[in-house]
Amino acid sequence: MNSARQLTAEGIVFRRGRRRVLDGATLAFSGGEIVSLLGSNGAGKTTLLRIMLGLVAPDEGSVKLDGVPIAHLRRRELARRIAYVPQGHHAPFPYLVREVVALGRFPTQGFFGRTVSADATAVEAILANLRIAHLADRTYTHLSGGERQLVMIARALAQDASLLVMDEPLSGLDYGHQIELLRSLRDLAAQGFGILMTTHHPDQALMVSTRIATLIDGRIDSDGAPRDVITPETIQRLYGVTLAPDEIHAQGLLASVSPNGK
Ligand SMILES: Nc1ncnc2c1ncn2[C@@H]1O[C@H](COP(=O)(O)OP(=O)(O)OP(=O)(O)O)[C@@H](O)[C@H]1O
Repeated sequence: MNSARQLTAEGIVFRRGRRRVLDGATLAFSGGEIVSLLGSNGAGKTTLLRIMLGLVAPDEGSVKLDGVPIAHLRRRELARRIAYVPQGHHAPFPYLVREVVALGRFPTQGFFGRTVSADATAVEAILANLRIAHLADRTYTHLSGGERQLVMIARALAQDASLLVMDEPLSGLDYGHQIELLRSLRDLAAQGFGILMTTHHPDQALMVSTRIATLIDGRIDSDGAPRDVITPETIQRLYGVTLAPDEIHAQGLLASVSPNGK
């Protein structure tokens, strides 16, 4: 694993026409952390992730990797340090799963490349780490959406990057696979990986995150300990819905409600 420790976005402004999609957003994450970014549809979560990955240039603000502006880093250098799991990936060719994951090894190869067997060993280890070794010889395009999601995470890990940026990694997964993936993310954070992910599920963010940030009106509205951030008030601010007490309970959010019954 490469040793990048912290990715920081500061004062990010991103305009589209006359609209400020992002209006001074500041967000950071480090190795060992799982930071969940919550926001309503169209709030600008994907845009902020893509800016933090250097895929889109902000109109204002800066993104730094361990204090170095990412604009100063080569794309390959960046790919060795930060891996991206985008939303819904469609492979154009029917590669085997082990081949798709091996594609992630590309940024780690030196001028003469590394041996094929070293890469094969690394791929096997990553598949085992994510408990999907049984998919290795399946055709990627024949997998379910959830299985593909896990393969995309494996490909990101194959980059050897220590910071992982994931856009709605839980979407399309059934409940069992969601829980398994959340556990895998926790294992990865315990191994020192830093994870920034977007999600539309405050309950899942609460289950796995070390920190939760909310994006409202182009800014980070709150950023802190999960149980401090996920409150009925935050849900109201984020999504414009007021949860009834039994709904709060059903969502597993009860622990975040203060004793005075707020
Ligand atoms: N390249 C672009 N051109 C025009 N508008 C854009 C562009 N990129 C993003 N936007 C707009 O910026 C806003 C934020 O989009 P973004 O995909 O970042 O939101 P999101 O929070 O990830 O949404 P969702 O939860 O629905 O995936 C949207 O209104 C979108 O239409």
